[in-house]
Amino acid sequence: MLAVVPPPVTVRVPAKVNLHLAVGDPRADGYHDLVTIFQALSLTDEVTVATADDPGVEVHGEGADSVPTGPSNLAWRAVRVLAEHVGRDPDDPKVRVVIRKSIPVAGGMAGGSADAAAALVGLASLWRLEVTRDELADLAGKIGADVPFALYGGTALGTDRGDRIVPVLARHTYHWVLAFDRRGLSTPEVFGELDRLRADGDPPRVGEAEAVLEGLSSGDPRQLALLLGNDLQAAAVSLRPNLRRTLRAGVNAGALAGMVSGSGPTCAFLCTDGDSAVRVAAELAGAGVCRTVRVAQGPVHGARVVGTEEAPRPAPPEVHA
Ligand SMILES: C[C@](O)(CO)[C@H](O)COP(=O)(O)OP(=O)(O)OC[C@H]1O[C@@H](n2ccc(N)nc2=O)[C@H](O)[C@@H]1O
Ligand SMILES: Nc1ncnc2c1ncn2[C@@H]1O[C@H](COP(=O)(O)OP(=O)(O)OP(=O)(O)O)[C@@H](O)[C@H]1O
Repeated sequence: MLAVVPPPVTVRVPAKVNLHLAVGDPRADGYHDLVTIFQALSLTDEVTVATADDPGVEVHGEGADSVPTGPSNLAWRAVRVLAEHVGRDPDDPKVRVVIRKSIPVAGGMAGGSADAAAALVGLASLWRLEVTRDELADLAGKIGADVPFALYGGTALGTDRGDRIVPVLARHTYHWVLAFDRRGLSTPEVFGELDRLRADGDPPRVGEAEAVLEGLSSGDPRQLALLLGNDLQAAAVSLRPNLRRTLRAGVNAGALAGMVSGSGPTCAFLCTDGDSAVRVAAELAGAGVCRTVRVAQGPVHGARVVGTEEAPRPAPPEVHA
């Protein structure tokens, strides 16, 4: 009898921005304790997993040339971790992974982590596994600190390495403009630069996460804008001084506030509403301070199967600088 090959599964997964990112001292394991508030944005990658005799990874779209297709690809690491967990051979998982990227590579928006989370959700469906999202989140934390959040999406508090996730209620939709830089930044280098800045002086630290949580519950973007903060911003700007100009240009264009997203170099600008975001995006693109400008909304849900039949969605609006 012929074995039935299950159809490929496609998962859509969001980028993140950190509304609040408080970084503690370096730990013995090379990580830093974090208190962070994530928000998932409507800038998404799509990852398709399929049963195949020629296993491997293909990458298309935004920054595809700089994404490894070998064992260091984070989606492939997810395949291996899940295969091992369910007793399949991680060296021969008989899976092909196709990644269509819109999230900037090494941009501080957790694009690689998103692809790993998508691969976990896609394979759980392809292999018809009885696993809960919390079980997947435990596996996700083994792949990288940002991977668990991409499973949940929404708005959430992250503690420990940023991988312990508690959802936060945020019903209001926020409108963002994202400015992609010409080159990426390495996350460990940015954490290292913060340690160096702190050894030399005392760069300002963000306040308490509670104020941001209250700001979120108000639903007023003007109030939230006053509370956004990122301890890694000083380090990212120190490594990439041109970001100062980008941040200034976004605020001059009418954004309520601008910040470096995570470890950078992408800058995220919070706007009053959707119309304002489109105006800010157009003006920022004209200022010539960055490579590409996009608008996005948040929060959106985490990694989700979009099925096998659905036609490809048009990419979110893009304005070339
Ligand atoms: C900056 C953030 O994007 C904020 O959400 C994350 O903290 C980064 O998470 P990530 O890229 O998934 O990080 P991982 O791939 O797990 O770790 C890469 C490197 O970043 C540094 N790292 C990451 C997370 C953390 N809490 N402390 C760290 O010091 C470490 O040098 C680590 O070796
Ligand atoms: N699927 C993937 N997509 C993008 N980068 C990947 C992927 N797999 C591995 N990488 C490698 O990981 C590095 C970091 O990529 P990523 O796009 O996740 O950075 P990031 O958004 O700054 O991450 P974070 O915000 O989680 O710190 C890249 O330079 C790339 O070499």
